[in-house]
Amino acid sequence: MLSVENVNLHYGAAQALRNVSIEAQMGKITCVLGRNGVGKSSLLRAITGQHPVSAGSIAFNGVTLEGMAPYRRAKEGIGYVPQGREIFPLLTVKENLETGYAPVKRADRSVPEDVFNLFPVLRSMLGRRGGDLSGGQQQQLAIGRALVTRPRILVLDEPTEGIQPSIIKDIGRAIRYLRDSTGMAILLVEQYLDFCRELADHVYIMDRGAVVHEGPPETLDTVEARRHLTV
Ligand SMILES: Nc1ncnc2c1ncn2[C@@H]1O[C@H](COP(=O)(O)OP(=O)(O)OP(=O)(O)O)[C@@H](O)[C@H]1O
Repeated sequence: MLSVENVNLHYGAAQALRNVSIEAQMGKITCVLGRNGVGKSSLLRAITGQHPVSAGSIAFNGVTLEGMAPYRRAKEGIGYVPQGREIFPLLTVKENLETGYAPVKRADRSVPEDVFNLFPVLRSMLGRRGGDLSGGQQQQLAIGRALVTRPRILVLDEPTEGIQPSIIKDIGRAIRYLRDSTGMAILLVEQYLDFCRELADHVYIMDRGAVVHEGPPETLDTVEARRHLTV
């Protein structure tokens, strides 16, 4: 399991995370909900090593992550699907997928069949440039690229942002399949309440850099939870 304990994160003098503690269990979907700017992406940057923490600890299956370079965390099994996808527009779909080979052993350097089973459009577009894909297809490519790294936890930053409903459904189905078939942990940050409610096994709500609510998805209907989610 991933365990984040009492983490603080600063950008210069501005504090983006305040004493944040969350857990993401293996074989479960954990969702962190919150409005724009509450610190969701900062939390994922702390977990993946994109930004250093100023206090607290982060461990994955007993291995301490804080202070470890991002590529080493990828080797430890942290797969990251960043906000905005960050695919390479001038590389082909195949080449984008192959950028995920870096942290894996030579023998494992292939695209898992699951990627094409979950997102068949990627197979049919292997020779196309990433930049020619629609936003939804790029999101599928970004998830596929993370799966190429053979993650034991998949960390996704707002995978539904700007995506059409039919592809949101495909992505939800893929996330559920990955949880059930591989037993990996899934950590998802989102603003889209219904998506989380349908998928999550456990939910956290963040507000102004702190966790303000925690519980099973059924608890999202409480007045307390709604107060932190409505704009
Ligand atoms: N590189 C940065 N330098 C300075 N401040 C930043 C930086 N990145 C984020 N922040 C600030 O930190 C706070 C948390 O931002 P963060 O991106 O983590 O929020 P978020 O919940 O992911 O929001 P969004 O949904 O818009 O991505 C915000 O006030 C933001 O302005």
